[in-house]
Amino acid sequence: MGWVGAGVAIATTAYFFYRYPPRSWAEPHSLAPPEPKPETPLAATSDAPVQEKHDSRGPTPPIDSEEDTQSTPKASASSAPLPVFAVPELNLESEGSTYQPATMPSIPQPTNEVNGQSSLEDRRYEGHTSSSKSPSLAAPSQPKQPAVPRSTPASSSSLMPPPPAPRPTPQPNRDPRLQPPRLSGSSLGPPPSAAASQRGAPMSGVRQVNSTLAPTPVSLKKASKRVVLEPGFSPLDWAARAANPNNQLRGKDLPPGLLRVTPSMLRQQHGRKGRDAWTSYNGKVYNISPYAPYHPGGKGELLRGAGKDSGQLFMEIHPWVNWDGILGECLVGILVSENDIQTENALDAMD
Ligand code: HEM
Repeated sequence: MGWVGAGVAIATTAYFFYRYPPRSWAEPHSLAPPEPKPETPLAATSDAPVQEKHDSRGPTPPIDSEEDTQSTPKASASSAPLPVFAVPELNLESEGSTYQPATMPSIPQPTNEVNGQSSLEDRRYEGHTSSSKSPSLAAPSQPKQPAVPRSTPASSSSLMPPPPAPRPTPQPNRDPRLQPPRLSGSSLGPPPSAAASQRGAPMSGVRQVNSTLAPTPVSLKKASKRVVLEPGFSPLDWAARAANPNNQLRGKDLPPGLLRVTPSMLRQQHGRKGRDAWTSYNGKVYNISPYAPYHPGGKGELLRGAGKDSGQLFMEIHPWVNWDGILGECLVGILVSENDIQTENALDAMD
């Protein structure tokens, strides 16, 4: 009977406390689920959703601990850059897949970021102003979404820069690197072009070489005018013949000493009909017939000046040739005017 009475008394007291519980008991009962919130306003709001989210998933306790440790600095200094960097890395690891950031980053992340930030800011503001009871109950369900987007945007932002950065850098680097070898190859091209220029064909690619080679073809043209001399008529043979005074290079049947030759007399020595060819140069008259077979430019070229002055032709073709040195022994006389001859004849008649 005593045990029955004690049980009835306990049941009565229990029913009394259940029916009329003290006010202090009622608060903890409603706050029991969100225990961490009453500690701090901002940190508790941000941490609470993450914990609940992972708790709902339930499989990864270590990740929750890491997020909590990192999320606390991030929540404390949300504007500071350091917490932002820490959060993205952990979230990527927590998600455990690199495919999500690569595919999801651009579109869903910015939307989540805005939503998450706004929701978090609103909740924080509520936490500061309003009491911890009602906001704490509403917060847990919503913060789960913002917590994930925050981590993903930060991670995506950190991941996004790398892809664009490598894209521009490799392209310009690769292009210039590939171009120099091409230029070097093109630079290797000139040798063949130079060979082509040596062949004499004017190429548009090698203008400088052509310009430099331009004079050479002119000289070749002059050389082309050179004739093949008969054996025994080389310049050395002429020098040997000119050195012998007995050869009478001035001409046969001429009086000793220099003659006074008028232009009319000169014209009569044209080199045809058995007559020697005379020409004048710098006021002196030369018999060029003995030199004709020795002339490198040919007999015909030399006789172009027969019976007249050859100074202009000579200077146009080979001004460097020593005329007197070659035809010194062929000197006939000096060129005088017709009036001078008439006065001399008149003076001779007076005598
Ligand atoms: C009407 C007068 C003359 C004409 C048209 C004439 C024309 C030529 C021509 C076309 C050549 C070949 C061109 C060349 O080798 O580059 C030549 C070469 C030559 N002529 Fe004449 N010539 C004339 C008078 C003379 C006279 C009077 C002499 C001697 C005093 C002379 C001595 C030479 C010599 C030495 C060469 C060789 C030049 C060389 O190898 O560079 N020429 N001449």
